[in-house]
Amino acid sequence: MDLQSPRPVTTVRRNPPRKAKQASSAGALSSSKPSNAVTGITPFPLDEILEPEPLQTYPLPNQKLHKSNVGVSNNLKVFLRIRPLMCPVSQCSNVAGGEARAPGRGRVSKEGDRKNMPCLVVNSSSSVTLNAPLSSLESKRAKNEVYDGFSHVFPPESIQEDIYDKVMQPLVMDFMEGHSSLLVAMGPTGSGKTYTMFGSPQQPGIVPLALRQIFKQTADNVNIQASRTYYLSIFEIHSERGKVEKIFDLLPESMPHQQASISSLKEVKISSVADAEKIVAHGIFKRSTAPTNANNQSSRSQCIINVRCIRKSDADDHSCTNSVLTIADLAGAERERKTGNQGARLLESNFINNTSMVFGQCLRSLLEHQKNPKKPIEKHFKNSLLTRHLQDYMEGKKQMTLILTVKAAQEDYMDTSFILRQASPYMKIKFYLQENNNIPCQKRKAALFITERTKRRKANISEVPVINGNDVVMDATASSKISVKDSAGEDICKQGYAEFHAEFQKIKRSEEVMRNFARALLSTLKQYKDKLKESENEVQYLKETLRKQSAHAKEMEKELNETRNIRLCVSNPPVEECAKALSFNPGVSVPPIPSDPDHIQDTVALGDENNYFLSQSPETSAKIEMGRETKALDESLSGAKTTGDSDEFSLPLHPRTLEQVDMSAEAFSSLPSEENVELSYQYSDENSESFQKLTQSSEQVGEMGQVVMNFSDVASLKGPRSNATVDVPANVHQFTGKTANHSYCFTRPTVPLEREGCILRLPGNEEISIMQAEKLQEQSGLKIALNENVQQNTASHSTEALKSEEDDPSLRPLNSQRPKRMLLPASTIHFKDFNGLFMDENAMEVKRKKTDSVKARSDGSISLIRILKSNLPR
Ligand SMILES: Nc1ncnc2c1ncn2[C@@H]1O[C@H](COP(=O)(O)OP(=O)(O)OP(=O)(O)O)[C@@H](O)[C@H]1O
Repeated sequence: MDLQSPRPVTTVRRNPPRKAKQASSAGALSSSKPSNAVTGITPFPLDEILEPEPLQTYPLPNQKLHKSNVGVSNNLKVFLRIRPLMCPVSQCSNVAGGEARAPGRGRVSKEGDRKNMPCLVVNSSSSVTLNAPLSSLESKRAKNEVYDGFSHVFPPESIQEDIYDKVMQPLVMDFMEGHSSLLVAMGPTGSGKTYTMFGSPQQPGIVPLALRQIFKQTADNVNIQASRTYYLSIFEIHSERGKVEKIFDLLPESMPHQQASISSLKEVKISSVADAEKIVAHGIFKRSTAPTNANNQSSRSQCIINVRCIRKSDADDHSCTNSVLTIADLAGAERERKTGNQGARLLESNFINNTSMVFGQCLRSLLEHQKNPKKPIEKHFKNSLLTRHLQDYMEGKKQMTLILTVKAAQEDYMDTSFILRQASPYMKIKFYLQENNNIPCQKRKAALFITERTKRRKANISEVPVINGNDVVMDATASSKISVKDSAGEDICKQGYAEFHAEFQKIKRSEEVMRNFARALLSTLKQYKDKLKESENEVQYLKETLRKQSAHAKEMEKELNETRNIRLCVSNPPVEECAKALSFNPGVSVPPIPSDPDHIQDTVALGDENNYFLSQSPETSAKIEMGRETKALDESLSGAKTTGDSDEFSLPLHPRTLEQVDMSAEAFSSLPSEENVELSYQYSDENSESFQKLTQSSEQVGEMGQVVMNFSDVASLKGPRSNATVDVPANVHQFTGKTANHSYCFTRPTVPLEREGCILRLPGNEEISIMQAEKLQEQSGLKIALNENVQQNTASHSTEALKSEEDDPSLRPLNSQRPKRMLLPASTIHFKDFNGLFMDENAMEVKRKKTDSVKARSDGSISLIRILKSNLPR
């Protein structure tokens, strides 16, 4: 295959650079708030609640904190160092920030050199591209991958000082400030972990360079020199033949062990760089190594170096702080095929890989826990001595840095890919740097101290720490009592104080969160309560309005029903009424009444043809009976007025008579019984010329013909309403009444009269139909008036009407319920004003001559004429 041919570009991006977040989680919450959120209520301040003022750290009396890191959450730093290739091609490989050199270029021409072709290309100081071998690409078993987000990528040309400056120096600074830190070198076997950590005499690695800086800083400052003591421990965790793993101390046996921090681990005090380097060199020498196919001097154990600094307080000789700088050189992951290990070496290989796996599991669990705090951190650290020793780091309590070492040759593609894939997610792990002065042995002492203090507290010893504002102040007397100095000069009391202080800060923060939450909840609830009140008031108002509306609607409905009843009565009058009316009213027909109920009250049209007799008698002075009280209407009627044509409207004119209207029913029933009723009614009368006030015109005789009626208020009575019965003249058409709170209107049903079939019985027992009378009147041009002796044959008409009603259902009233009004018998109509039939004979003669086609008179009409003639005044 042609090496020059371009590779297929299939690149997978891992850990792409993070983009700035547009909005915080709280912002996202608020933006996704429901659309039906109540207006006027502020969104719940989740961000404020969850992010109270940043956790404050309270420096110990003599402790200066590294302000740049303390209290700030830092991502786990992951550095990548690419070991140079041994072949000359490595000399030509790209450098940081430079262009990736196309594989196959340069002096590679032989098939044997292909394995040394670089598979890793540096894109930038934080990104690399891992190119899969051509065979894998072609078979689509692998893709080119871009790994991004490294704290720094060290190209093959990088020297030890570069690594130290970027990787180790910040940790050393933190260490000198009193913070514990861990640096772990990870990578496949032979990738240069040990070289990076320890280097060579010519190229010293991170450990010697760190020791030099520590002692240099100490030597430069007299105060530091006087107050600090350094201890060094170096040991390896090894598993012989893959069995139980053990800790082997790598300190020189000749040196006196100063302190046993944990069982089987010893420390030696170091006071100079030379001492320290000698111990480290001895440890490296003692470390178990073995040649493999991948590395001539392959490490077979995990090597750990601890440098501990004890710093005495400036103010108090008995107090001190601890910080530990830990450097771990892990044994490289090995693949059996590559190392060619067998037997014991293979078992060691399994142990090494297992430890690397547990280490990875711990970090993954930590990462998952940080992504989802509900997910607990798995206790993977218990599965190996290494992770158990580094438990605080595995749980994210202390600061840690990783340096990955890889080989960039094609043949190392699998190892490189494995370590990059494994370690690249670790970049997302966060560490929250806190004051850190407790190593495991101190913890135990602090625990002892706390137990002891609890016992003493139970014994009522006044040593309870006093919470003063944001700080914790120990009772001075109590402090002096419990200040116990251990053999190494550590002040256990101070350690306990630090422990307690850290706990106190935690509790304080959660308390602050809860307080914020309660405050926000209260405020939101108040807002909702106000809104609820407003809504309730609104509902109340609407209910009230609805109630009024429904009452009004009921009233309207009642009025409508009444109006309908009236209409029905008009269209289907009771037979008795017809009969009664016919007995005195021979020529009235009722015109249709407008369907609009409003109109019914105001206007009723009267047909042009309506001819009727008008009678007016003294009895038309109506009486209004209200309970026991009876009042003559005459007084009230005296105020009646005629308004001429201005308010004119037409009404069917009925003979004036007394009618009783039961006021307790109908329109008055809805009135409060005890309420005073001011009653007034309207009446109608004939044309203005003949109209007289009722009280004054009792002797007047109305004229026949079309009448334009006027109305006005004629009565106004006040009194309690109780079984009110009103006797009113028949021409009173409408009652209106009002009380303090109500007004009402009662319209009298009009009485339809029919002409057909009505027979008038004349004096001398002669009968004449209305039609005949009309015709006679029309032909003769005489005005006809009936006197009171005129009787009618109502029986026959009533029988006929009843029969017709039975036969024809349409004639029956639609509402079976009759209106509660009582008409007096027709006999009460006063015909005494009708003195007889007046016939103008001359006019009749003229008329007879003019109309040749006049029909022959019937016997009835002849006899009527005879009677009339006999009655003519002499
Ligand atoms: N950056 C480098 N420059 C020059 N030589 C290096 C570099 N890195 C590693 N080497 C050399 O590579 C060889 C293997 O390195 P080293 O022993 O440090 O690998 P390792 O990762 O520790 O392997 P193991 O895990 O098997 O112990 C050593 O001879 C070392 O000198």
